Amino acid sequence: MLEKQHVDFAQFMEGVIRRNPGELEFHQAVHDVASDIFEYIDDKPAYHEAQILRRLAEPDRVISFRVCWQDDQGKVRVQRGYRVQNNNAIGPYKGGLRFHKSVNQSILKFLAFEQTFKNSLTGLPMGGGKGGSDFNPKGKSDNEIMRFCQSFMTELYRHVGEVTDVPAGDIGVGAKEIGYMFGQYKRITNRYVGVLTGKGLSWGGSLVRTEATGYGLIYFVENMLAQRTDSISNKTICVSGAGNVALHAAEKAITLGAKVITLSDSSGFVHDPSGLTQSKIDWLKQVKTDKQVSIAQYTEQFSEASFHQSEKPWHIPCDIALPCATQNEITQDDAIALINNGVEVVAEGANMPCDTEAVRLFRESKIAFGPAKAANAGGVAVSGLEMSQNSARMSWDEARLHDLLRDIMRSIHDRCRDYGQQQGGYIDYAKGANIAGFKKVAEAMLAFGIV
Ligand SMILES: NC(=O)C1=CN([C@@H]2O[C@H](COP(=O)(O)OP(=O)(O)OC[C@H]3O[C@@H](n4cnc5c(N)ncnc54)[C@H](OP(=O)(O)O)[C@@H]3O)[C@@H](O)[C@H]2O)C=CC1
Ligand SMILES: O=C(O)CCC(=O)C(=O)O
Repeated sequence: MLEKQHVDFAQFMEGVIRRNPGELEFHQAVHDVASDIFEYIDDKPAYHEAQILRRLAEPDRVISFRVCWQDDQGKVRVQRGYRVQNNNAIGPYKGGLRFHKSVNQSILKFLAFEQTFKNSLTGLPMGGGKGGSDFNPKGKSDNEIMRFCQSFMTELYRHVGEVTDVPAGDIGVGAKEIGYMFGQYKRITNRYVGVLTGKGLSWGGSLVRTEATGYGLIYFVENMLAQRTDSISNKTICVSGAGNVALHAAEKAITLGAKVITLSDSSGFVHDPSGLTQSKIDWLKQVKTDKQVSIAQYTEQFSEASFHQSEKPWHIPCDIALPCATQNEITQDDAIALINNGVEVVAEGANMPCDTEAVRLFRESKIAFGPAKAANAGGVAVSGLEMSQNSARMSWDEARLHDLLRDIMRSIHDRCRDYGQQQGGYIDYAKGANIAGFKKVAEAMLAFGIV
């Protein structure tokens, strides 16, 4: 039986690689989910007959388009825009837009695929999608960013809608960019609807959305630790990234009594052995809104810290590691360093920040490992709540939204635990998340027949 499974999985992956040549990130994401799902569906022939996994690994639609805009010197610039609509079996496509020079079809296909399972785990009715552009916001003026966002939405508007596909932010896309895109959608369509989430509070946004991914990550970690009759208080934490997810994760962690000693960006990392404080985080929130500023400036402001150019923080000893920057930032060597230094918990704030080898090492070493699709689902969960508020034409108060976020993260944790329970007591959260996320989407797909 094991041999049969192995052959089936290998054949499946050969097909994925053949049909999506060169899309390494997409191969990786499909591999990491399918390796758990093949085992789960081995005794469920209906899933095999209906080719559910094959269908999930073939996006419903990949839309790619030209985005022309004019820079401040009057020069015409040409970018490529995308929206990958992976699966809408359980609700409208939902997922962020990334503006970064590294964006390509493979990265957006992996993100849209992952988003499908993540959104399912939230328990809310949202399908999976992702989009973006190779537009690099660094060094661009506000006017240039506005012109780019307007041009991007001038094509995207025909593919999205409040019951069709609801994008939001991701790397390089925050409230400012969402504002420019929402304004352009409204201007073209003359409709005032919740077509985007992460909106400003005065024009349909939700309280707690800005903080939700980072705070949700810490709630997930708290649940993992409680499962081991432990708590986050007095833990030493290494965080990577210095953007929305990283800074809010650091903020919530220190509020709960942990010590956060690193942050990073694309220039390197800072090590602050005395630990971050709220005022240091507030300073960072201020300066990092300027996309040009390097994290190196932290050491000019706070002399107890050191800057390590072009390095990652993973060889600094810590109890908890929270990668919150980008994909594949923890490799095999980084994982070995973390394990040798006694890390207890690794939880992914970014999407797929640990590569396949690193995840394998964490699971083999019985490290509590929180996969992105579960651990960082708080952001999209509050986006789902923003959609509900927009539909009801209401705004909920902060306390209610914080409670809902905490409840959703606990419920995600518990489902991952239940499906990930291993002999000997280890909880394989990655496996649990893959199975629990898959099950709901697969049941809906089976109900719809062959479509
Ligand atoms: N925002 C959200 O609600 C959610 C985000 N995520 C994921 O979290 C991660 C971070 O997103 P978010 O905080 O929103 O993005 P931001 O744009 O706010 O911040 C991104 C941070 O990561 C750093 N970074 C980006 N690319 C690289 C790279 N190639 N190498 C090193 N550092 C890099 C940036 O450095 P620099 O400033 O130098 O560019 C910056 O510090 C992404 O993986 C995203 O998909 C997941 C769920 C929801
Ligand atoms: O809030 C959203 O819809 C986007 C969240 C997102 O892109 C993600 O979870 O990776």
